[in-house]
Amino acid sequence: MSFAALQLIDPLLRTLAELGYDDPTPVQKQAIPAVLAGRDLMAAAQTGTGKTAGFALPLLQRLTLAGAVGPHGVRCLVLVPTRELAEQVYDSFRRYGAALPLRAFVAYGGVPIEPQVNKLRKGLDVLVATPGRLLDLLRQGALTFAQLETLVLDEADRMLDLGFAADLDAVFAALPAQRQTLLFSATFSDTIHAMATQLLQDPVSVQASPANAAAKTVRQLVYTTDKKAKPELLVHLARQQDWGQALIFAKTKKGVDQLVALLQDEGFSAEAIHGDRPQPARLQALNRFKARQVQLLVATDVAARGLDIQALPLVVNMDLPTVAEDYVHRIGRTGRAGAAGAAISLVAADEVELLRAIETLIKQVLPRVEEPGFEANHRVPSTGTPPKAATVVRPAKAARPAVPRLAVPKQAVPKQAVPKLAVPKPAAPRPSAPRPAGGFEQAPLAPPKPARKPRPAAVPPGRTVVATSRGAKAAAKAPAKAAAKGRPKR
Ligand SMILES: Nc1ncnc2c1ncn2[C@@H]1O[C@H](COP(=O)(O)OP(=O)(O)OP(=O)(O)O)[C@@H](O)[C@H]1O
Repeated sequence: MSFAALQLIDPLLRTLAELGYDDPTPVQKQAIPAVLAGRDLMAAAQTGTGKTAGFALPLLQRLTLAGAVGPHGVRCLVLVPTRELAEQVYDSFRRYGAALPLRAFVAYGGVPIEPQVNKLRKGLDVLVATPGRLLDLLRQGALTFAQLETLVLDEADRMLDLGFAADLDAVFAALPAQRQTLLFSATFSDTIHAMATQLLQDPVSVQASPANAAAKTVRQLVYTTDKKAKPELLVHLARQQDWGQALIFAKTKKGVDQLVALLQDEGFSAEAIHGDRPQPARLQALNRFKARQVQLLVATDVAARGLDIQALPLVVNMDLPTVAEDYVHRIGRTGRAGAAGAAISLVAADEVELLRAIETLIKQVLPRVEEPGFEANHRVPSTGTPPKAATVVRPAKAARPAVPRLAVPKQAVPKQAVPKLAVPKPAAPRPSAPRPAGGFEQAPLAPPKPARKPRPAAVPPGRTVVATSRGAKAAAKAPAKAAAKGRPKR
């Protein structure tokens, strides 16, 4: 089935052709007709399968074909849990709607509110927002929902996890009862099912792949080790397996900062994303990573949802997430749009229950392996019978190969950003559609800065270093350098 067969209008078809989208994905095939028909929708599909276009394309078409917006009005509201995802979803609307005369904008916290208030004066066809800032704008009288036609909740369960429930309720209370409501996610918790029952009217249910399933394109592997050995094991694997770019998740903001300090000290180009970093710095780190000017991006779960980093070959879980669903979203940053990806989790004995919860959710026992020299003294208890396909039969210690057991798909990283690693050529970027004058507003994205040499690590003064031996020594040197540089703490 083609996009034309889904009854999309010519400007959208032309843009899709320019973007190189030949055929709709399964979730798009099911969602687009339902959204065009004005139905409410609850859609579950694996990470990286094109859910954004599944709602953006038909909504752009509906907004173009009927209606107009008045001052302070918003016709379509898209709520997302994080600021980075807000930017990305807005960018998708801009790209898909490049040939359409619609007004769109994005609003989130951590940046001045005034420009957002100004943007809302003339009204918007599409507003992508995070719940907290949206509520601030609403309370200031910067916008009205009298003209609202459609509400989209992207990654709604994450918004509830982040404690936005009260904000969401306040937003829902301000919306017209007569509207279209769409709910999209790769995972659906019980709470979200309950919320859907209240919010959706006679919804179409789209299940393009099993809910809560990890993307099939991602090969997964667990390295069992001791907690204190994790930082050193990570550095060892990055070198030995010659990682290209990797997105590394750690549980806490402090853990993220410590790991970045260690990696930078070890000569890697690494940056951090977490909730305590100023928003412009967060966006800049992400944009530099997307532009392949940074090799390793270390993040809390703020980066787990929705982020689309082209051809990212590897996700690493330094710590397992406490919410099992987040594992599915984290590893879904790789293996997107049919590409191959790999996910490595470093697991210590005290994480066995988290591992069990993840394996129960994804209905899969993850293959395990131990790296010579990093074997766990505190054994990680078994969580079940490993599946047949798992290549975890360990050869005798002396005979163990030094090569990785999980092939990480190769990907390009610019030479100057990664002094110590092999550097293949950068892949060609995906074409983007032209943006005619009078079309969508430009996103307030900071332009990516040129690559620079890895700088000395910045570490909060007085921090505890978890690393051992070489890593610990390196990290222990960091506070003095950080103080000298005067970089913000987090
Ligand atoms: N029909 C298509 N043909 C080719 N590429 C597509 C198509 N639809 C979407 N894509 C691309 O696939 C990638 C993943 O899309 P998207 O970010 O919407 O996935 P998602 O399902 O929302 O993922 P997540 O659950 O992680 O949020 C994007 O890079 C997008 O440009």
